[in-house]
Amino acid sequence: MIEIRNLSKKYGTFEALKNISLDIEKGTVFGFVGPNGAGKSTTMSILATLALPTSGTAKVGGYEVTDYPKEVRKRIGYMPDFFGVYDQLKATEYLHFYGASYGIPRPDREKLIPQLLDLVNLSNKADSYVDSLSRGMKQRLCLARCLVHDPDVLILDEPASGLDPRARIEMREILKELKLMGKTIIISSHILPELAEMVDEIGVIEHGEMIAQGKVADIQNRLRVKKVIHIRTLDQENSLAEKLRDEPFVSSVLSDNTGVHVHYSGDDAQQSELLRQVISWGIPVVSFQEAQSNLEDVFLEITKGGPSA
Ligand SMILES: Nc1ncnc2c1ncn2[C@@H]1O[C@H](COP(=O)(O)OP(=O)(O)OP(=O)(O)O)[C@@H](O)[C@H]1O
Repeated sequence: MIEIRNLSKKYGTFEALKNISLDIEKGTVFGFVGPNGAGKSTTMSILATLALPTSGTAKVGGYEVTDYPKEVRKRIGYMPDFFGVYDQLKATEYLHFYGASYGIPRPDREKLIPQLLDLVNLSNKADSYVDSLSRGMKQRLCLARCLVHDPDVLILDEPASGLDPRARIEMREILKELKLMGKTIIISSHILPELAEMVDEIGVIEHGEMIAQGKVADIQNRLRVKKVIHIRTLDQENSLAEKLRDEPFVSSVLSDNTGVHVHYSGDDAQQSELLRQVISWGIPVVSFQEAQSNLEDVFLEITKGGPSA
């Protein structure tokens, strides 16, 4: 659905994007992550046909963004990181305005707008003025605005920025629904855990370069980001910790009153072998569990740190 090849963008002599390539399949939720100034917004605005690349190509649904901008616009809903809302309008009027801009006839809009407001949990604000809405509500209204023409692709630039935890959860739930509807979603953030639960794949960009791309688990494996395995036993933590230190792929072992924490770089097959080994030592295992994968660890491992120039 999205195909980017050797895309570069210069602002004067400054290279904001350096030869990036990227493929996103239909129905994928793709998390675009990188520190401030890495080039996420630049990439997204090129995809949204609002900025021109210096070289390279970007296609949405098979249409090249510079050659067929109108075709691309029909297929995308774009939510920029800074958006203006028209303060003098009520939520419903705001959506009518955008719906009319896309040429949707009024009778169709009358049916569509209540459905959109329902989707973004704003039905009770239909007649409220836009400027009376909270930041989270405005963000959700903007998302509804992106959906008026039922686009296949959603390009969302930091949709959860500045939201409190509850508002973020609401945004996340809406995105899950959109994924179920078959939308292809590209969503940026510099806060990785924010994306953890909703993305299928990530691309990590730093200083205008794509430095890692793929399924979160694959990237973790490829970069050999160590897992932490937590093991509880019937009071044999100390002897277990002692034995584990000599096992392959174990880099460190900590033991405390909650159990044994093993920093481990083996793959799944090797991990299952480790469990078999522990049981063969006659240690009564109560639980053997991988600590939840942490996108933050991946991010710190692959970016060198610090904001881009
Ligand atoms: N119109 C412009 N003129 C000159 N430089 C620009 C322009 N727009 C962006 N840049 C520069 O290009 C680089 C990439 O910016 P971009 O906004 O794409 O980053 P980003 O990853 O979206 O960052 P953030 O998370 O802070 O939004 C930055 O160094 C920025 O200062």
